[in-house]
Amino acid sequence: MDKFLNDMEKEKPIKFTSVQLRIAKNNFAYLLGSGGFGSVYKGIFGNGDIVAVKLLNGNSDKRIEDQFKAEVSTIGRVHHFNLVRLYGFCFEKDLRALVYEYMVNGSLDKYLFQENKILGFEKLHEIAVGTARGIA
Ligand SMILES: Nc1ncnc2c1ncn2[C@@H]1O[C@H](COP(=O)(O)OP(=O)(O)OP(=O)(O)O)[C@@H](O)[C@H]1O
Repeated sequence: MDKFLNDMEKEKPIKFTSVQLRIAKNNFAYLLGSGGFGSVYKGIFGNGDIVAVKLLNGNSDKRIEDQFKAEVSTIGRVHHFNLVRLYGFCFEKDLRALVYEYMVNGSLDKYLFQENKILGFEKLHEIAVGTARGIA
């Protein structure tokens, strides 16, 4: 794991300390949402940068470690307008976290799967093409 983290650090994502993240996230006060791997909090760094910090559940869980590696080694190295940026990570004993660009409008699935389907064909087409460009 140490070698992996050192290699990844050279690829640009920043290696944050738990202290830096606790300050940025105001001690995890603003919850944005939760997913299968943990809870996501809004944080603001001293320079004004706003981030979304995903705290990974189950520190010693192999599944979490695999998810962490997959995320850092893929979107941590890819910069594309249609892909959320992974600014960095924290991999300390008491805190495993991923630090993302903050998306002011939240998750796309909120719009895709809403009850009153207000997205028309044109917009859905635009989203499909944009997604394909992002993952191509
Ligand atoms: N970069 C971000 N900016 C703003 N809000 C975010 C960001 N990432 C996640 N969120 C919020 O946190 C919620 C949970 O995100 P998360 O990625 O953990 O869940 P998910 O999309 O269901 O993924 P998973 O497949 O890992 O369960 C999202 O629905 C969204 O509201």
